[in-house]
Amino acid sequence: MNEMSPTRSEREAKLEGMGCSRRRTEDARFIQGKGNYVDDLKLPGMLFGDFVRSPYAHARIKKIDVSKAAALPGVKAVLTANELKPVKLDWMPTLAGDVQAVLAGDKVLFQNQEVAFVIAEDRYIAADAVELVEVEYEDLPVLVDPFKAMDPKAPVLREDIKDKTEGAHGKRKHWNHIFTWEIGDKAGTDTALNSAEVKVKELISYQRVHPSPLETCACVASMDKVRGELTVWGTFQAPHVVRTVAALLSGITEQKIHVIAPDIGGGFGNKVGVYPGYVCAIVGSIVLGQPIKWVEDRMENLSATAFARDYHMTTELAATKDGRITGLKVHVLADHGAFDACADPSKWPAGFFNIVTGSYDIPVAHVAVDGVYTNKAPGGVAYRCSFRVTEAAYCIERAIDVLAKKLKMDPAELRLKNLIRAEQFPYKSALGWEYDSGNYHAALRKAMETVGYQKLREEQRQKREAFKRGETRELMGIGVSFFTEIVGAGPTKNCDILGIGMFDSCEIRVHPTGAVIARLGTKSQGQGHETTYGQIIATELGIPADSITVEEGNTDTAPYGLGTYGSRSTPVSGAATAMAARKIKAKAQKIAAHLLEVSENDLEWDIDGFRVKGLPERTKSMKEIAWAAYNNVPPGLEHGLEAVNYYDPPNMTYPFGAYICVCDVDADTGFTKIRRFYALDDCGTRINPMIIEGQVHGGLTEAFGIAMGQEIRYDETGNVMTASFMDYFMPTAVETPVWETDFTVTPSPHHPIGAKGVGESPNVGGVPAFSNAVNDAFAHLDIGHIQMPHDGWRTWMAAKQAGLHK
Ligand code: PCD
Ligand SMILES: [Cu+]
Repeated sequence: MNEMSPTRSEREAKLEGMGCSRRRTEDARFIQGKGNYVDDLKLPGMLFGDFVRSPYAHARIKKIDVSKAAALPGVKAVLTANELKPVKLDWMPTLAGDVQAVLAGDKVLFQNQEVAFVIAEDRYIAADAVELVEVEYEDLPVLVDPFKAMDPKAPVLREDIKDKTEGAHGKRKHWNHIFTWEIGDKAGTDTALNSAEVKVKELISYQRVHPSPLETCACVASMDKVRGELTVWGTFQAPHVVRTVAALLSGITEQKIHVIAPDIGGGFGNKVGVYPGYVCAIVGSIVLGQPIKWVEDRMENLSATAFARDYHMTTELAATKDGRITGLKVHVLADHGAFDACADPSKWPAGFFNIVTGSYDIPVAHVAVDGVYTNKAPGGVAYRCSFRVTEAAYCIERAIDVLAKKLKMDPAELRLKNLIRAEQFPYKSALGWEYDSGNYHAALRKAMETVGYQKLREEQRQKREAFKRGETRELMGIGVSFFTEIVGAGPTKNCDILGIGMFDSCEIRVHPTGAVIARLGTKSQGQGHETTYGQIIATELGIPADSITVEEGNTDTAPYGLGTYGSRSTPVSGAATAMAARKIKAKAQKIAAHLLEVSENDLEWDIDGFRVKGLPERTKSMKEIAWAAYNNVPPGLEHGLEAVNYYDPPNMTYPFGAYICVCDVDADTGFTKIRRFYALDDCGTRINPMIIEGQVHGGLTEAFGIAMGQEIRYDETGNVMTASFMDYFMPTAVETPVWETDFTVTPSPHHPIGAKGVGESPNVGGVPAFSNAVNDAFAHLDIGHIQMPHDGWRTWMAAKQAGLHK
């Protein structure tokens, strides 16, 4: 080698592969305002759709008069359920096996439900026309409290299914009951509870919240009547699924439907489902033969498209006197709103809630979930938490603290005592999951050491003394949370959406010059996929990430995939990417052997090409091999260098983390100041440390929002009280604490590159850390569990209940 040739580490650095904090390639357009979002799309002759929505939460529709609206100049059509009926689109199937009214026909079931769709030349005319539609309602008794849903006298909400005793997930017990989902050993758990030395029982509620991404939901539907083809641009986290649903509903053959998800301004689960706006825009375009745009406003987004949580978890833990947990029992009352439109894999009506044994070695457990209808918006999405995982983590992490208080044990100590030990992995949980890998004790100990846990406890003790002496009005709280996430849905043997297995895909083409285009079935909404998938390919193929273009979201070009949510992109498509790259590499090895005139087995991989074993100067770089793939392949081998992989993961991945939050509560105002927040995450092999840090910052900020103030609240007549950012807490840079991040690395043994997901972890682990901190501030006082969100008012009430106000 001459002295000018790059060293091995220079060659490696040039790739910007896995482990590199490579700058996000997509940001070049985002920070210049050159992103291309749905609302940027302008087509010739494009019309605008807008909804007439119900002011009532529960009412019979007596009459709809659209004549004045239709007569307004510029209005092209007004759709009601009557117009949708002949094409059988007044109702649509939901992801959860229920049906949902596209436009309300006989009655409305939640405030702001879609009643009519006005199509006009511009959005101002459409908005004016909405005001001119006259709807006569007769109000009905409203059901808001899920605990009253199954009362014998509760109003019948879903008249369309009131006599059905079977739902999509088994027997129904009541006209407002959706399903019961049960798992675990009931008798064994009851025995553990009955014979326990110590028991705790608490109703732990996780309030209804909303993902509220910066960009609301939107679409443009364009029917080309001549070619018989439909194109739909939309804010879709799962574009292929949208195309399949559109084909099934419209009868247009699937290849004639083009679904395109352009840049998306945040999804957070809100953009997984199918909404009436999409259906109405598509129908309108088919009828009028013109493109139709529909864009939600903020109030519509907060009050009508998918909410998250609304889980009410009655939780019991059994333990020995010295703090060994011997059993866990949870009953969940799940408020699903007016239609069961939960976004979960088909066979999992309560998502992966059975991860509720958390990070602990609990010998026996039982979970039962009852889903009920209420007069609230439908939905139930994984707002940054896989499927019901954040609810499960909140449930067990709060319960552990409740138990610690009863045992008078330190909550971190109690966790260390019960965490699954490193040598127990792969670990089979009492509720059926096989955790792939973990080193929990190392993570929690590192967290405790880094924050100086013992010192903080000592400071807290002193501060409590000082409070008693009247020297301070602040209560200090320390919140510990240790979470295990379950992400990467999922093995097709038990995970599907509408019958389509939850594999995912990647197609890679290496061009003659060694440049690459890769296409995937997932869809970034801000996560940085264009950057990170390129890094996986760079390392696998020895091609600089800068020569790799990553494309997602166009169903015409991307291989079929189930989309991005549940932190599944890395566990599933990330694996598909590595596997597709390895197919290419195997072919490249044959070509290299041909070029070097040696046997394939005489070659070994070296950063960016193959070299002959024992003769390191005889090499062929991937760039040279790529060129040869198009003009000099060994006899019998096809030309070209490309591969596709559809990856069916053998198991989920189980990222985990240890979070510690320190707060100071002002007893007189109820205001809680987050003094410190430390987050240690383990997501296995790290692809891009900077992006991971960004993901953790974002997820913690959302967790902060949820724990400290967010709630979609209804009054007793079903009015949404929090349908704008005036009322729904949206943390800005002003309120958001400073985050300290850290990590350990425990690779997933079954994933080709050992990576686990991370995007959701900070929300899953963050919420209980905040909530435990606020509760911990009052732990020395005799008040029970304080419900979220911990806004000033609730916290002030807690202080009052504790007798701290004079
Ligand atoms: N180990 C590892 C892992 C991971 N990573 C990175 O990180 C990220 C993420 O990832 P993941 O975890 O796999 O995830 P994904 O699938 O991609 O995504 C999803 C998520 O993501 C998160 N994040 C975010 N970000 C943003 N910006 N935006 C948004 O929207 C969002 N969302 C959220 C959510 S909610 Mo769901 O939907 O609820 O279910 S789910 C979710 C990407 O980029 C990747 O590559 C790395 O690096 N490494
Ligand atoms: Cu969830």
